[in-house]
Amino acid sequence: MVPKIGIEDINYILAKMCEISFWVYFVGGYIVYKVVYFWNFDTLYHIPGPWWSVFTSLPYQTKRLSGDIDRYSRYLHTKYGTIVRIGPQMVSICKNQDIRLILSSHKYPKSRAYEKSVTNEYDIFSTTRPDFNKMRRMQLGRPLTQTSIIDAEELITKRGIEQLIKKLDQDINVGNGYCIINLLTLFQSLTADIIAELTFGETFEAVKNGGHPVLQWIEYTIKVAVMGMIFPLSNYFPVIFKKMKQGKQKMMEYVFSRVQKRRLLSKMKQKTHIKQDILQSCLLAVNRNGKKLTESQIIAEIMILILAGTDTTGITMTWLIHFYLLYPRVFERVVEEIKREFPDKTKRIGYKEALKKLPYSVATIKECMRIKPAASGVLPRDSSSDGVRLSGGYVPPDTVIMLVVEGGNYDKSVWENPDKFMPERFLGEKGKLLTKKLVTFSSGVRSCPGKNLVWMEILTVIPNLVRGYNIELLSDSVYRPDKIDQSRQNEPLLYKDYNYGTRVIADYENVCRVKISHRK
Ligand code: HEM
Repeated sequence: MVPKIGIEDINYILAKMCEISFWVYFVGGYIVYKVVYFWNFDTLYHIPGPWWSVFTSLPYQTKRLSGDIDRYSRYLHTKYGTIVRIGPQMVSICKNQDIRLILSSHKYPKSRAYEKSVTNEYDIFSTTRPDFNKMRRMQLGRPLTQTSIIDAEELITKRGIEQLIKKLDQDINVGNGYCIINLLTLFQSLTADIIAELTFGETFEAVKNGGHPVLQWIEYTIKVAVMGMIFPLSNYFPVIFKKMKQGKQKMMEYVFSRVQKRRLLSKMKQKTHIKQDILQSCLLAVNRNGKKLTESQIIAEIMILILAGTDTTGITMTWLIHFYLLYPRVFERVVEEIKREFPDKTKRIGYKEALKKLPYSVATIKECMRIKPAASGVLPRDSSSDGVRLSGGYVPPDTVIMLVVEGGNYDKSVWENPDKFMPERFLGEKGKLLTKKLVTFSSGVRSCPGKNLVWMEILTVIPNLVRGYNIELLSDSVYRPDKIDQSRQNEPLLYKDYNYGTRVIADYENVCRVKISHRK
């Protein structure tokens, strides 16, 4: 029997056909529009890139969301050259010289995606406005200058290496001669304790207690900020990245409570108990309009300093020890240099002496920062209303330029055999340290103001740690000197990592564990 077709069925079929034709016309029309636009008006038509980049940057942004942007950028630049189109108004660049040119002046500001990316305020890091940034760098930069950091060495040592030694000695005693520790947790605890001391004059006691919830809040806050930059819609829907947003909320509440506590102390006129720390600098700072910073501006700035100052340095120290354990000859040379220059174990090695007497060790730190820059991924900038002429070609006005940090540190025109871990590249004649063109801390006008603190922390921790303790791989360690990575020219296989603003080490709970005992 032939089924009967009623008027409703005909209406339904007609409606469906209309709907399909609408989409066919819509998509077809869009493609025709794009093709016509591409041939006639597209300012980036001359820049090579994947086909989809004419229409969208979605595949690129998806790679950023997945944390895989370093590997993906490397693939794109190997395939298409030093400037690659990655979206209708977006390019990626990887040449050291080009990256430093863009970073050198306020002419090429941070792209709009940065704005209010961490809290709902403009702050030193997320502002795109040069005048505001200069003002904040003046107000907050003072406690981070070389002189201030050298003045704070005693405090940094007390909260840093001294706590670390206490903790290791205790654990080694309990463990009958050795202990197993997680390097990343230990170093992040240490940097968190130091930044808390410099910021509020307090400590999280994270080293002593083997961690603190703040470490998780920091990780979540950085991740959710980066996700919001890549995928701004996520900021309007509380359910998206809910767990991370909760971590950020806790972080903000914590900072708020510290600011309140300090205000209370000031009101109670207990001025003698108030330290001249970073929080105090924020409370005393005055904006251009002559007014003090609002509560939310202060919270925003303190949040930035804690976020920027904890993960990055902890991650760098973890990678450094990872390199030492994978390159035993380098490690032997480091230990030999430290023991030779500082034989008296009862005297703590200080920052200035370490910098002066340990050129090889310093070179290993620089090489670690080159290969694995802790604030990783890409730095988005605007090409300005004039556009910019780069060594690889011209980038037209109003284009977002993604600067690949790793690209700048691996550029073959600056670094010979970039995949190889070769600390010697930072040593000149008679072992003198060379200044080279690292972009690990960015460079130019928006470069990292925390650099002095980073070097103070690393140079007071690593030489003392390495002189006093044996650090060994566990017998079941996944990463070993003889486990080779063919994609790195047969160099040892390194930790797998992801980029979410900072370089997150995959499976760090397991892979960062090492055995520590006293060095005889
Ligand atoms: C190894 C450790 C560190 C690395 C590799 C690092 C790297 C960087 C990089 C690449 C930038 C530029 C980011 C961008 O343009 O998007 C930056 C900015 C910044 N860093 Fe660091 N950083 C480190 C540690 C610190 C520390 C310890 C602090 C402070 C306590 C700090 C405070 C800042 C601030 C406030 C900015 C924003 C500056 C501005 O935009 O004017 N950083 N850092």
